[in-house]
Amino acid sequence: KKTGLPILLCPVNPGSPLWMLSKEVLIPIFLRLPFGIGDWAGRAEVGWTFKEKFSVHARHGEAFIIVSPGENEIILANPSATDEVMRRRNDFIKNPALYGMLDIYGPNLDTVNGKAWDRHRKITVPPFNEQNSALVWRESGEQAEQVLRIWYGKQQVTSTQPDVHAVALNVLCGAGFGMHSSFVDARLPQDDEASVKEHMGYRESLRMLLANIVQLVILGFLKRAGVPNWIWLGNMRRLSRAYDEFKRYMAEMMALEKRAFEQGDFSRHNLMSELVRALEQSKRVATAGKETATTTTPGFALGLTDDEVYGNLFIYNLAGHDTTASTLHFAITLLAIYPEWQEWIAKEIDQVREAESTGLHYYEQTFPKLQRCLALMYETLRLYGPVVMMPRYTGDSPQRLHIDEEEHFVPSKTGVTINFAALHTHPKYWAPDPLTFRPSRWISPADERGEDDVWLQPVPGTFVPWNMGPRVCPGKKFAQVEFTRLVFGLFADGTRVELVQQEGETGQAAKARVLGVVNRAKLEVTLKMVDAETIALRWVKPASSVSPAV
Ligand code: HEM
Repeated sequence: KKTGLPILLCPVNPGSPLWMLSKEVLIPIFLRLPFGIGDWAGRAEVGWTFKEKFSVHARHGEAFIIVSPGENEIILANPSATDEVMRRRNDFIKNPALYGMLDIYGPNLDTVNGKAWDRHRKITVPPFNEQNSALVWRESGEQAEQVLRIWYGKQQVTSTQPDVHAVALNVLCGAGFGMHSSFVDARLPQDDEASVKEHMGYRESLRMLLANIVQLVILGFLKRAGVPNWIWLGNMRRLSRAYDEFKRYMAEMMALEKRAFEQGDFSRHNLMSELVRALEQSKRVATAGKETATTTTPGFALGLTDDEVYGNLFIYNLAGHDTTASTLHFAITLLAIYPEWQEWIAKEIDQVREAESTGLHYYEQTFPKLQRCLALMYETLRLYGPVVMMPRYTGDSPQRLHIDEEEHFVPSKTGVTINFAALHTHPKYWAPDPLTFRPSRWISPADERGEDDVWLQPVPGTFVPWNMGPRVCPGKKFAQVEFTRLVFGLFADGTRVELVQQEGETGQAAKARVLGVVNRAKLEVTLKMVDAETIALRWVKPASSVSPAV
């Protein structure tokens, strides 16, 4: 009550294991109860904000508090309060109990707070610079060419989701870790059971880890506590193998980088090389003190411990490909539903290509010209961004928070969650059509006087897919360059993507069906379409075009 905010009651603790195990069955039952008495159930699972968008705030205001037998949680869809929470990173921290679950191989940039965060950020973020963006551009260009060849060769493509994930992982490995791989040879044949049994592979082990994140949290915890492998049965045994194999791959990549380092190749400035340097630094500290380096070792201000290196490699693997891949997957599907937006981006792509007589498209010159491709990304992120809510926590100290002109008391041990999905569809800021997918809203066309196109500047705090303030996503530019380069490659020279209709289905019915799949997306680490393989796409090109131009 002291917060002065409207109170919404929730009779269960959304974080309790019992509720987590039974919610799939129980939520639909509660939601069918009369007079809205079971409405609370719609807000009792992670990711609920995607479905509700601004609707709960329309009834209860831009800020309200959900009071449950677990910890209470303030839900915010107020732009200036969002800005304040994001800026005050030491007052509104990441809840160690929640984010600690992502310490699967060890603490990392995404999960730590305070001084440890400064250290992780200082080491892992510098490689994501303009030089790196040029590399992202080149890697993405190659991947676009290769995946398009495969898609063209098929009557219909039902594997868009795993394919774009493969593409994004390859771009990350190439530009982030210095490990170039082609889409084709790195692709694991999904039906080749024998090879899967014998050797899980980098991609398959990562896919398996991400698809079983809840079990993985428990497994990672027990493994780090020293529980032996023979104890696991069934799916947990396979997951345990994926856990070990993925760690082995990370170690191999580190070893390769270390060898290059020892052979005097100091020209490498990717994430992997920075992590190798950080590990060396911590070893030097340890040797000087004749002890194992730990975060409490005196002088340990620059390095990372072994666990922290693996923790960061894992989180960058996860955050660095799953997010961009999901965004691209939604964008391609939405373009297939709304071909008019394909024509819109294709006009820009054709113009940019025609203007360059050499046929070579370098990052520095071409990326800034692809405003419509970037607008496509922004609009996809606004409505279908991979992160739909952002939890913060007051920890041991109560805080004061301004919501517009009013100051509110926020007790200790209270969650403060920024509702991205609501902010991104707030009717006051996205009028007149907050729920409509309309990429052109991001660009006002040049006026008759020949002024340049004007990029929309949303009110601060109303468009935050990459977060804002000190903990803004370090991969923001990486993702933008990757997305635009892939789209630039995929929709060149008249290439288009179409929905494949089911037998007896009209074009309109196919659109409605696929839009249904898009809007039933769920949070599985990031926002993902469930049953994505039911969507069949066909890639077509004009008969005159010989091979895909990228
Ligand atoms: C469309 C693509 C992406 C979106 C929408 C996105 C979104 C976000 C968001 C919302 C956060 C804040 C998370 C939090 O505070 O809990 C974040 C953090 C982070 N992202 Fe991204 N991200 C994207 C791509 C990437 C890429 C490509 C990388 C790496 C190459 C990356 C690495 C990270 C890391 C390491 C953090 C933690 C930063 C910190 O806490 O200081 N992300 N991202």
